[in-house]
Amino acid sequence: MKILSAQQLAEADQSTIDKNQITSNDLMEHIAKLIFDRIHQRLQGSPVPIKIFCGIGKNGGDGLALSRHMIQHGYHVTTYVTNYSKKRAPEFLFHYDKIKEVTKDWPILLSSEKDFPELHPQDIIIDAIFGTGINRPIDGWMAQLVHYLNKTPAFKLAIDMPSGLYANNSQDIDSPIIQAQHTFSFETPKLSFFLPETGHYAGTFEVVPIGLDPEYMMKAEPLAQIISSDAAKSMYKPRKKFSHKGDFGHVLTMAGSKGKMGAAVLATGAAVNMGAGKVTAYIPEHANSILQSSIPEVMTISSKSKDYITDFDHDLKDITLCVGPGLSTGDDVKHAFAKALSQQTQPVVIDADGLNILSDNPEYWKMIPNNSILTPHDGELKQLIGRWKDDYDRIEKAKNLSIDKDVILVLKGAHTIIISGKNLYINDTGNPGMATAGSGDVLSGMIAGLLAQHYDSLTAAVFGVFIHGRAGDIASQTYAHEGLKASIISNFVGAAILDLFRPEPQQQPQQQ
Ligand SMILES: NC(=O)C1=CN([C@@H]2O[C@H](COP(=O)(O)OP(=O)(O)OC[C@H]3O[C@@H](n4cnc5c(N)ncnc54)[C@H](O)[C@@H]3O)[C@@H](O)[C@H]2O)[C@@H](O)CC1
Ligand SMILES: [K+]
Repeated sequence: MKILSAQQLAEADQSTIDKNQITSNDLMEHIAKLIFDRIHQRLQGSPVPIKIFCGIGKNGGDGLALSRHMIQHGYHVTTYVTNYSKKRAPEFLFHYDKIKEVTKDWPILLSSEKDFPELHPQDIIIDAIFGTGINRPIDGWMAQLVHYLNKTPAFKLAIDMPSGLYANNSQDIDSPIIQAQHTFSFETPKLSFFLPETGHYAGTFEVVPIGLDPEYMMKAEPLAQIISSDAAKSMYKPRKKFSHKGDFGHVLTMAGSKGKMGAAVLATGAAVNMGAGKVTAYIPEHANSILQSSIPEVMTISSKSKDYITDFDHDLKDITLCVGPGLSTGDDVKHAFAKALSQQTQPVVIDADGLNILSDNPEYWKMIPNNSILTPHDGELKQLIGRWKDDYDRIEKAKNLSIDKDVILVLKGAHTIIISGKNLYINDTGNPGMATAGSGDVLSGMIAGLLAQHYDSLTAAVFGVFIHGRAGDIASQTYAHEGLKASIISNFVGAAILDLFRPEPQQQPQQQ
């Protein structure tokens, strides 16, 4: 699914209006009905007090049209208008006027703090103050209103966006922003919903398809794409009946050091679980029995040194290298790392200490084959690209690195972002239980397993990240977030692949 900018969404609105020969008011009416249906389906006519706060732009128009539908269906609605300027949008005025068709109670105008209504924990607050039109921080008494609404424990539902949040631009995150529990986002989610500094403001969010011009949507160059289950399914390569292990490649994991042999076990095991035909672990000598007894499917070769990988003298032809988990960063290790890389001509996966070595020795960059995949967490990323100002700056800097070095970056996080040049892919699988030691080692082994099976680099990164998250989601249904650990995520890779082909659950019929 594409993520578009606020400006593109406004263009898509206009294109929809033009092509369908409807008015902006008609489109708003259509959207309000869609939103009403979703709320009505949940509330089923409950007499709960509903307080709708409307701005004076089009987001406010959405709020007013929704308010009218709710009043018409007997809900206990009070409508407030934030009367902070005379510049009211025509759509706002149209729907403001229409409210009188269903009630004698004119919306209550708020013009200062003394007008703020009393709120109760059992209220439902609907935020239709600002949407994608926000272009500066909310200030004055409107800022006090946002703080006032945020203070109440009442459930807050945002229309299109939580007011104050920018859809896709840098902003001062100390400025007032509604903290919603749930957001109905029109047509696509917004980029800010997926970023660590701002994502929480939207709460859980639900994309409401509002029927925007399909031609515009198809042609629009997205800011980013969410990896959907359908997209992941289309990436999967089914196996042919007469295939043999040679068809599925050979991964060499170069990983582990004293006290961190587990990282080697996890990355290596994940390459096996992801389906690589053969997997060899290149490890410190002392890790040999650990690897052999933990994963019988794996072959091992050991470094001359007992506790560290300090040398490299192997032929890497037709082998996919996954280097870094638990490797450590000493001088000898670093030379072994460089020697392995210097032999490689096909894409490699570099993680953890491999990335640390690379940041400390930028001269190694020239040895990295094009389309290699780097999987940094934020600490490792900071060493690679320097400090960032905010989430958008982080993405820009990472894009520049990806373009400059011709590599794919996997920025790990709650929503892992895969960056390939200027293209962004955002993952929507996974859960906080996966924030656990070794989870990243598993991911790098999985991606190497896919590369070995001839997935191209971008697909290996995108599909690997999706399956990793889905494996964690399925496993968490048995182990809870707390009980999830890296080896369990790895063991659920097969379940995550099967899940791609599970029939979609039947939609519940909509209540009228
Ligand atoms: N026909 C259309 O164009 C449609 C618009 N839609 C709605 O329209 C919204 C966007 O509407 P608008 O562009 O009118 O913008 P908003 O309703 O988000 O904001 C209203 C206006 O407030 C002003 N403003 C921005 N920041 C401010 C601040 N900090 N303090 C005070 N004033 C500020 C701006 O001039 C802005 O145009 C979407 O989020 C969506 O809810 C949807 O109904 C879809 C159809
Ligand atoms: K809003």
